Amino acid sequence: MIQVLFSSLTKDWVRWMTRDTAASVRTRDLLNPSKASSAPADVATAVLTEEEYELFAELGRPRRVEAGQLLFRRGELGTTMFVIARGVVDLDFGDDLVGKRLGPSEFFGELGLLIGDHVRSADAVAASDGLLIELRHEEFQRLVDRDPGLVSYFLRRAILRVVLNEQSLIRRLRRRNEELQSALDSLYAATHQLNQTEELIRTDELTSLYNRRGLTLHLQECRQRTVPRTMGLLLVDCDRFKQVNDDHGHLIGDRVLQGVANILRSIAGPDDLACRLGGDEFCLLVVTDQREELLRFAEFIVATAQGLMQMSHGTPLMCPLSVGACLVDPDKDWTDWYARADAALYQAKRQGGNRVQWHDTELTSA
Ligand SMILES: Nc1nc2c(ncn2[C@@H]2O[C@H](COP(=O)(O)OP(=O)(O)OP(=O)(O)O)[C@@H](O)[C@H]2O)c(=O)[nH]1
Repeated sequence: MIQVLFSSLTKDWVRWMTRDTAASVRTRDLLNPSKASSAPADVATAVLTEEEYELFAELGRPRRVEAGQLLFRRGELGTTMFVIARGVVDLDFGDDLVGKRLGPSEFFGELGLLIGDHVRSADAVAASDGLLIELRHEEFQRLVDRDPGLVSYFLRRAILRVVLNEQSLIRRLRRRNEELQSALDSLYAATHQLNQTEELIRTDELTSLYNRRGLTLHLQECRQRTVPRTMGLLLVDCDRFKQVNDDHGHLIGDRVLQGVANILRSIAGPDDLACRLGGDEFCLLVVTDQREELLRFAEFIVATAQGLMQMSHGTPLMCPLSVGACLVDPDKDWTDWYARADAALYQAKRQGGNRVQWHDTELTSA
């Protein structure tokens, strides 16, 4: 419809720009706007020129409004536009979009009139008592008949204003998009940092195995699983490790501890957990219900340590290891598991170390 109007009206455009408007009917005395302007209107604003105002006021329907009165709601279909003669009207576009306050000679709702059954994009509420000029299709048709040049100019501005509003909305959305993207990036970075921090809290600094806190958290997570898994525990302790420190210094001692960690890491499956409990004491929790499998793991640890010791020339790469081994009862807690493995480890040490001891019930009751 706008295009049809344009094609029929553009001829009148230039004529209108130079015409004499003295013949316009002066209903302005009745409606008395304070802002109507005879200067060429700024396309970005919704202010009518003086000539437009006079014609709209003559052909439109005056409508009194009271402060707080709702003129239309966002989402409603509208077919009329309004010009403010007196008072102010607030437009609320919802969400966090900036609202607008319009005053005398400003118009709103024009898309309802021009497109017909257009969905209102804002709530329009009278912010004060006032007087509006309402234009429906019939009145607008009369406007076109009366002064097509003026209507053409008005339409051109109305369309430009819609385009400008749309462009500014696109710019705002782009900005918002960028803000959201950067907020998302910060969130990713914070999450990454948090994960790293959590990882650090769980990790032993020297060996990068789990530390005691990591073990506790792991056990808590295991308990939250609906189906508890049968596990075996290997408690691993260096034999005469103090001697390594005393004879070769603390740094060499550190390297030996890292070597023990590497052995445990090399045999731990994805569901197993290798941990440095503290000092020269380690453990390996293995998901298994097979004593033989657990014993194979334990023997491998001891044998690998022996192999590394034989490869050492002068500076030790490793020291002998003792291992206490047991299957653990998923219904009991860490203290019980540790007590059983520790009893076995104690026996291994008593027998001279460098060996594996399986936990027998008598060991704990003894
Ligand atoms: N290099 C080094 N030494 C540590 C570290 N943590 C603890 N130690 C030392 O490890 C040694 C452990 O000594 P003990 O508990 O007597 O153990 P051990 O000498 O292996 O004696 P047994 O277990 O009875 O064979 C102590 O001398 C601690 O100072 C560490 O992070 N690095």
